Amino acid sequence: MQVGSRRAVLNPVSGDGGHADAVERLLSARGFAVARTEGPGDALELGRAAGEAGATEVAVAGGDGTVNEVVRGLARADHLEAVTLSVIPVGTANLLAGTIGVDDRQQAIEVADTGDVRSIDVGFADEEPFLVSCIAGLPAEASLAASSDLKSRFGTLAFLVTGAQEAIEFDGLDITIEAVGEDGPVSWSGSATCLLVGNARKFVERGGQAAMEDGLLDVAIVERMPTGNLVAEAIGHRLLAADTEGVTHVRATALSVDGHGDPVTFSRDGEVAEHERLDIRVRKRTLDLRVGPDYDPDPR
Ligand SMILES: Nc1ncnc2c1ncn2[C@@H]1O[C@H](COP(=O)(O)OP(=O)(O)OP(=O)(O)O)[C@@H](O)[C@H]1O
Repeated sequence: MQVGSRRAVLNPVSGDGGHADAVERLLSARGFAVARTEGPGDALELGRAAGEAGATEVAVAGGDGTVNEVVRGLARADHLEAVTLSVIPVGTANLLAGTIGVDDRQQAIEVADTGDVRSIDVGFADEEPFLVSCIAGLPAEASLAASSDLKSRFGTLAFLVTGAQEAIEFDGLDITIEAVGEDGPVSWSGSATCLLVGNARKFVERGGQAAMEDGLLDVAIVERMPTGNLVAEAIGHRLLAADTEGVTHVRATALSVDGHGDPVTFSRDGEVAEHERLDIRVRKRTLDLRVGPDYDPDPR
């Protein structure tokens, strides 16, 4: 271990806060130089600075939003492929950490220090990286609508609550999708309730962790449906079956999404932005990530 090439980015207000001093102490004891964020965008700059300084290891103590910022910063410094990343889950939902078998803070510190390193795929939406998922449509609108107060009180449940509320007003995405599927090209055109593109997470079959080292994105396109439909409920519970009517499922290396001139709201690991057209692709085994003992390299 090279002390000095280990850096940590700590968001002191992720989740319910209160973790900062303890986590900083534990990371410092393992040779990480810890920097705290002071507001939105700081984690991106700290990630970029770590990349530009040539850090070999970067630990992120935060939620998915903080991880996303750090990964974007590392990408901007062109350092994604040269770093080993680890995650200390102190956020609200911690989807990435939960997906790679990192469950609690104490264990996460051990994993950040000496955990197994796997080289995982990284998704890119235009040039912006994502690790967990890039979604459009109802869930993205819902995450926009979930107030931070609601989110801090109910966590991911806020998604379900606001998702149900949004369903009343959401009138579908008019989109065309061209995907480079594992078995050939796939085209889809029509009105969709949502588009779910998973890298670390899959949305069909049993849900849960997707294969993160196969160079494929797990794409589910859900046709627009009347509100109150059971499928809408299933999306909320991430329980889509592979053969659910109205759901197109494809594993793809790339896809383009065209909103025919209308802006489409996308959520990249929780970071929300509008695009009239978006190109999504995956770069196989691009980022070294420390994973927990339950991480499954091939969950299919
Ligand atoms: N010192 C700070 N004060 C206020 N906000 C901050 C500070 N540092 C970072 N932020 C912002 O805090 C927000 C929430 O961060 P994060 O995603 O880590 O936590 P979370 O929302 O609790 O967890 P999750 O995304 O896993 O649900 C981010 O948008 C980030 O920009």
